[in-house]
Amino acid sequence: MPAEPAGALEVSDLHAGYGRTQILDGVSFTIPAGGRLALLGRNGVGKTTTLATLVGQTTRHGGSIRLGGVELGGLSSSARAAAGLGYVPQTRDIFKSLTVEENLGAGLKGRPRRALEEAYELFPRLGERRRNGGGELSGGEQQMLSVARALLGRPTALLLDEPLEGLAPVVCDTLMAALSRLEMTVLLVEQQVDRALDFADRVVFLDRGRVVHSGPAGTAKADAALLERHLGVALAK
Ligand SMILES: Nc1ncnc2c1ncn2[C@@H]1O[C@H](COP(=O)(O)OP(=O)(O)OP(=O)(O)O)[C@@H](O)[C@H]1O
Repeated sequence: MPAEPAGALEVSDLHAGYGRTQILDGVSFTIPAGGRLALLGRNGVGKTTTLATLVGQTTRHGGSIRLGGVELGGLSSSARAAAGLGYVPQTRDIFKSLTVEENLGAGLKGRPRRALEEAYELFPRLGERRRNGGGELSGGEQQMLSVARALLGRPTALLLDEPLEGLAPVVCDTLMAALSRLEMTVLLVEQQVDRALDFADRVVFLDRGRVVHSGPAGTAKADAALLERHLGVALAK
């Protein structure tokens, strides 16, 4: 039996990239079960590659990925999902030709159809649009659908890649409020640094495929010099 609680995510000395090209150069971080980590950094430093590596969509050259004490590194993407890893990619991979309800059905993974109500409780807007095609949804609704579908698989850890991209501020508020109600481990990549740091309890900054800082999110948010150094931005006060 694994000694770690379900949802504890331990990433250790991860080296990975695309084919022979190495992008991640020894990335390590730990998220305790139920913890929330923001993974931040400038464009192109390897944030998306980190998430893609955790779900098995890149070439891993070395290092380990443990979820609830179980090593995922050698498993297929679908086996990692079955082990509890949920993933909402930047591309919002919904089926545009299927209805909202059909899209959600694809996330049930054998659970009874009544479980769909969980999605409609989290995002009432999806309930109102359950008969609409995925391609008819606004950007915000598509993102809600993508998140809701991942959650229906009952992951113990959820990986979110820039969920707020392209969304109006009021839609960002709705989505972040829903995410804040989740009780699971969350790894969040997000360009809206202030929102990410408000959501997370800890933060890791990446630069050129390496972890260059990790610490409490609240401390980072108050440290303008740190943010400037690792992101090249100063948060508006
Ligand atoms: N499919 C791919 N094949 C080869 N190289 C890739 C591929 N995807 C990304 N890269 C390269 O990997 C590096 C890291 O990219 P990645 O998308 O992980 O960065 P990121 O930190 O998520 O950036 P952004 O904030 O712009 O999304 C970049 O140099 C990028 O060009």
